[in-house]
Amino acid sequence: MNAAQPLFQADVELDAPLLQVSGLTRLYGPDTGCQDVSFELYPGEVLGIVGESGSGKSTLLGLLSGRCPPDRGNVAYRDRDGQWLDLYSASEAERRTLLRTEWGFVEQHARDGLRMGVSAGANIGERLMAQGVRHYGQLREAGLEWLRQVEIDPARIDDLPSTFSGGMQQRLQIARNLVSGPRLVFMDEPTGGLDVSVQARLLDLLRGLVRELNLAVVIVTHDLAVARLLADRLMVMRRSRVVETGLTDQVLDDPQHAYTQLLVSSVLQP
Ligand SMILES: Nc1ncnc2c1ncn2[C@@H]1O[C@H](COP(=O)(O)OP(=O)(O)OP(=O)(O)O)[C@@H](O)[C@H]1O
Repeated sequence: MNAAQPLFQADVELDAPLLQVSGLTRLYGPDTGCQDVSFELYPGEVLGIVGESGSGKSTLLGLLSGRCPPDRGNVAYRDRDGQWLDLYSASEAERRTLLRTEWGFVEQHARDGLRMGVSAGANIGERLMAQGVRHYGQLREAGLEWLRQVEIDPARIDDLPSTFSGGMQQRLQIARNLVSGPRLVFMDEPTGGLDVSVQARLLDLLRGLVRELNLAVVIVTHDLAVARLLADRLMVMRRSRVVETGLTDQVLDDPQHAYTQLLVSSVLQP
């Protein structure tokens, strides 16, 4: 960033991408994994990755979030200060710091994203502590506030997540991720495995938070209804490749690729 520019410039640069991905590839076998994926993600934008089981969605999410290195390709992230960081040239420590400050990751199974042996309040406070907040009152207050935000009774703050229902655990995982004010959140089937009514409530909550906090999100889902509700833009994957991208309504209402047409029509059929 130019030294003459004001410090807040980066965060109001809404027309500059947050993430630039080019030629991202990791193959486990022919057409198995993910290959040649390129796109840009803008602040506040929700990108849905859809496709059948085994098409490479989770592999791509793992590559984007720095969890597993690519065979080739790049992921560049523009941080809060407006500096571009090349994810795979960065050190392991820098990637870890990103993941607990400016990024979040919501796992499909809440127990993979929570610390089950500590209280709900401690789960929420952990990322704040990692950012240097030490004041007990502040941590407690943030815990109570975020339990309210995700519609969990604040009186449960000292309870272990294992005493929560599946839907509550997922909401706690969301609170744990969002408390530190991330700019970019990765989500892997966040409503998968929950009852339909619980899913609907969680989706409503997620949609509200994403808008309110202007979060950029990359969400993997095989559920086109979830994609329709949350995503601004869709990327359709098949056998490790992206076969179609576009605005969500365009892709779902007027799919161009034969595979997307099949995917959409299979949902519409009774
Ligand atoms: N660590 C690994 N070693 C070998 N093969 C792998 C590995 N991870 C993924 N694969 C293979 O890569 C392909 C893509 O897997 P991936 O989990 O990315 O698909 P997906 O679209 O997320 O599927 P699902 O919706 O079932 O989670 C699959 O054939 C899978 O078996």
